[in-house]
This record gives sequence, structure tokens and C-alpha cells, in this order.
Amino acid sequence: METLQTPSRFLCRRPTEIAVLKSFSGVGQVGFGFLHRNRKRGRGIQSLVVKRRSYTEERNGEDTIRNGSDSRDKEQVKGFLLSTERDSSGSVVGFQLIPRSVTDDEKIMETHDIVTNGGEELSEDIEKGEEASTKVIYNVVFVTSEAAPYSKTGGLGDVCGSLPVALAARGHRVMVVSPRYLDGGPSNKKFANVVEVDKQSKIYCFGGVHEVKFFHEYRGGVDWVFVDHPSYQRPGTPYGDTYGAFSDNQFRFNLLCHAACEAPLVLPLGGFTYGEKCIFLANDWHAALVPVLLAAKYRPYGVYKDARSAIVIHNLAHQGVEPAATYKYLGLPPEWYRALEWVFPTWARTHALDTGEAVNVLKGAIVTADRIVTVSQGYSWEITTPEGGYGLHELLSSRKAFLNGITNGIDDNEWNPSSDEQIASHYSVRDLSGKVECKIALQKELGLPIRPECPLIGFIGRLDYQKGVDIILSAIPELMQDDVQFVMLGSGEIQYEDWMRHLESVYKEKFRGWVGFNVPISHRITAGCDILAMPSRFEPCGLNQLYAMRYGTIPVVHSTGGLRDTVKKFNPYAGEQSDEGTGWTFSPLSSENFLAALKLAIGTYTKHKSSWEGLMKRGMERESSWDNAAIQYEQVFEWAFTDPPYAG
Ligand SMILES: Nc1ncnc2c1ncn2[C@@H]1O[C@H](COP(=O)(O)OP(=O)(O)O[C@H]2O[C@H](CO)[C@@H](O)[C@H](O)[C@H]2O)[C@@H](O)[C@H]1O
Repeated sequence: METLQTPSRFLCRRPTEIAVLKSFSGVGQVGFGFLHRNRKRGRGIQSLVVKRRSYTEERNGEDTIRNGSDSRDKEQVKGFLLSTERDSSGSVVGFQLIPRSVTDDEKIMETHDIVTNGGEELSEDIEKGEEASTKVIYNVVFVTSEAAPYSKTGGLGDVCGSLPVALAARGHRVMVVSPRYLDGGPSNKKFANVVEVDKQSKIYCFGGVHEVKFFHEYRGGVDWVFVDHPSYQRPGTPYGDTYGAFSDNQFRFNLLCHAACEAPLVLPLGGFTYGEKCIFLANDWHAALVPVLLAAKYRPYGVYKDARSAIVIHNLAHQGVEPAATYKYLGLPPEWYRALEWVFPTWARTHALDTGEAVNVLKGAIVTADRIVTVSQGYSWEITTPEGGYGLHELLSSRKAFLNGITNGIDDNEWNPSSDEQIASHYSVRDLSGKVECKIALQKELGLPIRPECPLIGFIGRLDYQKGVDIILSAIPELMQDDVQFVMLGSGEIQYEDWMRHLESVYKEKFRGWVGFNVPISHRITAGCDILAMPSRFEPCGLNQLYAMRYGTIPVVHSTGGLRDTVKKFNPYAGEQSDEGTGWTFSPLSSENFLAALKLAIGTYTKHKSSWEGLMKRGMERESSWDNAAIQYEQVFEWAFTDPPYAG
């Protein structure tokens, strides 16, 4: 696995590049513009008729194209940065907009589209020998089954709600494609600002033609695109209802993948399509058909020749495995069956006639994607082992050279104790006094005895095997012997929900279980607790421990995946010069080890106040910005475009 590094800026010394930069570098622009292209192939730059439009204006509904003589227009020119497009002979046939620079002093251009032919026409302003640092700008298309705040059932929603914004802030043109879920309840309001785009697509799959519509909202510098189809309009979560997972999920997400591949080609967002030169980020199995479609459906016909794809694995335990007979419904050519082919081992077959044959969409993406990303480095190694690979470890090991781990970040606008609107009192690393007020408010809200001195432990997450809920529940009877309070927020397996209700009735003064999915409460638990418990069996990254540290709440975690990478074990004997840590880690996973780690944390909280404060402050000051992760994604994009695309 390659190690990710912040990419070095490219130095461009070539006269033509400098000319482009000088002509169009943006200073103090509010928005950025697009070029209206009138291509005349093979006739060079002078044959181009270039009209400009203000992106900002268009967003505001003024869809006017003004000519270059307008004085306001000239100002907008400063907001444009250009790269060239060439035809197969290498002639410059057009230009691509590159959004304005990330910072005013940073110049941008697309280095793999350096002007090599006909560049003289643009070289009037050349200052020979001048150096300009450059940055590669990409068209990025996220495909995801959830994106906060529109839809969220877990960490996938968080990541696909935040990372696109961070990439857009770094100058990339970013689109997120996700379903428009309408459950008929209050959450329909989350889509209140989206507007229908006057484009439909016909998708051929599952034995018929399915018309999808697209809705759009431009927010945070990102084009949020929502695929509309009747199958996304029903009560429940994006994946199921009280009766379990929806039986047509394979169809619903197949449709999403097909529609997402069409979106950059057909949607004139801000007046202009993204075009074929994109990097698709397909998130988890729901979007995993995208790399396969690029390779099997588009590239053989010359479409998306210059596109690249990455499969981003947030959770390898879910792979989109369905009976082999469903392959013919996916809208893929028959000869691509091998890419998705999956045969269960003999022990996993259900009866004597079961041949174990299936299709596995995530496997298809791992085979065909240009890059594979997981959400922490630790997890990127774990999935290449038999223990963590869920049957895909050999395939993933064979693609190690294309596999990277990038640790998730935190959305500082949403998770910040000094500005969080959901919590009772604000606080920061400089003034921690508000934290105890959050604790008191939480105890009051939960109906627990108001005891600021009593250690308050929290858990937030899906109630399932992955999150180690069984470990918590088996540790509770012994833990409740101590002077502690415990609050659990989660929903999932019915047995665990019932168990939480039962514990609440047994330990009335000490335990609270909140069954359900409630984002404001999750903020208040994160702020009000002293300790956050995460005994996850495996954890690709984990976000709650990151949020906890940001809020001065000390994580006690199983040393696995992203938890191992992000929580540094407290070392009370570390000298001032060395890192004393940000929490407690334990391994191997057992309720005894979990209890032992918790008791160390409780002991430190009650007896060593200054050590505790040090733990809080180190966690709060820890670097966990999305910008840092976005820089590493840029590195992956660069590598993806360095290699030719997957061709089968
Ligand atoms: N009942 C509830 N009420 C309100 N909010 C709740 C909630 N239950 C969970 N949440 C919230 O949902 C998110 C869950 O984040 P996790 O990192 O635990 O993700 P999850 O396991 O879903 O996702 C997978 O993807 C993410 C993102 O890559 C990885 O971090 C993770 O390891 C991997 O398993 C957090 O924002 C949490 O606060």
C-alpha cells in the first residue's frame, strides 16, 4: 500500500502555462465562470468563439450570456482559470473551466492538460522564467446512498455530506448523486430547496425501461443531485422499514448507479455539463456498480475514456450479494459476468443443491475501479487479511498497489463545542467551564440524578454486532456496581433495543437507553458525557470517537481499524516531551478488557483531575479537519489519472 502524502505543488515553468495563469488568475472573486464553447475542431485557438457567463449569476437565476465587451464581464474574467482540451491529433479544440483558485495567491491549472499545441496565441503575457505553483483541478462525482443533511443513517451520510464540500472548497467541481428519498414524513422537508432539472434519463435494466428524473441544489460549492424514482418514495429509512430491508434494494441502487453515470453527461448544472472527464467516487456497495458500468457499458463505445473511478469502502461487511440469476437484470453485457461472479464456499451453502453461485457488486468494483480507498489506514490493511476481508482479502491483496487508507475528518461547522446549537452551553479548549453545564443539562434531560462529579459514560451507534453492543451489555452488571452513570443512544437489532429498555428499568438511577435515531441528542451526549465507549468488533474509521475527542469526551475503544489509528492510549508516565495520549485502547476484545479499560478511565477521572484535563485538551486540539483528508483524496485522484483506466 502506498503511503499518502500531501501532494507537492507542481512547478510550472512553461511559458504557455504561465500565460494561461496570468490571463485568468482570480483575485477576490465572488463566484466563478464557465466558458461557453463553440468548437471548431482542428482550427486552433483563434477559431474559438468564447463567451463567458457568471456562475454566480446563473445560480441566482439570471441565465444571460454577455459578450466580452461588458465591463462587468471583464471583472468576471479574473475568476476564470482555463485548461485546454485537445482532439485525438493533439490540437487544442476547446477549454475547460477551472474554478477559481483556492487561495488568492495560489494559481491553478490542470497540469495534465498543459498547452502543447497552438499555445502561442495565449502567450502574450509571458514573463519568462517566472515560476508559478499549480494545482490540478478535477471534476469529482460522488455516488452514494446517503448524504447528510438530506439523508443519514450513519457515518456514510456524514462523510458524503462533508467531504464533497471540503473538495469544492479546494477548487474542484464537485457533484454528489444520491436518491431523493421521500418517506412522507417530516424528513421530506430536507429536500425542500431542491429543484427539478429539465432532463430525464431512461435506464434499461430489470427487464424494462425506467425513467428517472433529477433534482438539484447548489449548496456549499457542491452540486447536490438527487435521482427521483417512485422506488425511493416510501416510508422507512433509505434501506428498509420495520419489516426489514426492502426486497428491491438491488433494483433501487442499480438504478442509482446507472443514473449517476448519466448525470455528468446530461445535466447542464449551472449551464454546463461535467462532461466525460470525471473521477467517480463510488461509496460502498450501493454505488459499486459505477466502476463496472464505466468499464462495461460506456468505455467500449468511446464514452468516459478519460474518466477514472475509485471505490470508497466504508464497510466491507456489506457487499451487495444477490443470486447469480439476477445478473441479467443489472443492465450489463453478458460477457462481464466474471467481474461480479461470486461463489460461496461449501460451508456457506444452504442445501445440497446449492451451487453457491452469486453476484457480488462490491467485488465487481474492486476488480474494475482504478483506485480503492478505505476510511483509515489501519482498515486498509485489515481488509487484506482473512479476519477482516470478508472473503475479499485475496482479491484486495492482489490490488494492494491501488489501495489506500484516508482517515475521515470532522465537519467543524456541525461538530464544534464552541458553536454547536444543539448543546446547552458552549466551551472550548481555552475555557472548559461549559462542559459541566452540558453534563448537568444532559442528566436533567435524561432524568438521571444531577451529579456533576459522577463519571458519565456514553455510547452512540447502531445496535449491532459490529459495534460490540453485546460486549457493553455483558459488562453492564459489573459496571453498575461502581459510582457511574451510563447512557446509550441507538437503534438496530430488536433484542438489543429490548435489552436497553430492560436495563433502564433495573438501574433506574444509573442507566438510560434511548432507542431511536436522534441527531440533536447525539450532540448532547457527546458534549455531556465524560467518557465515550466504543468496543466495536471492527471499525473502518469511526466518527464518534473523533467527535468525542473534539468535545473533550475521552474515548475508550477497542484497538481496531480507525479506532486504533485515531485514539492514542493514555500513558500517565510519559514525560512532558512525549505524547501522553487521548484515551484508552484495549485488545483483544472482551468484556473483561473493556471493563478494565473503563475502570482505568473512571479512576483517572475521579482521582487525577489534572491528567484528565490534559487528556481532554489533547483530544480537543487534535487535527481532524476534512481539509487534511481532502488533500489526500487529491493525491489519489492524481494517481488515478497517472495510470490508464481499467479496460477489462
Ligand atoms: N441513534 C443514533 N442517533 C443519532 N445519530 C446516530 C445514531 N447512531 C449513529 N449515529 C451517528 O451516525 C454516525 C455513525 O458513524 P460511524 O462512524 O459509527 O459509522 P457507521 O458504522 O454508520 O459507518 C461506516 O462508515 C463510517 C464513515 O466512513 C465509518 O467511520 C465507520 O467506521 C463505518 O462503520 C455518527 O455521526 C453518529 O453520531
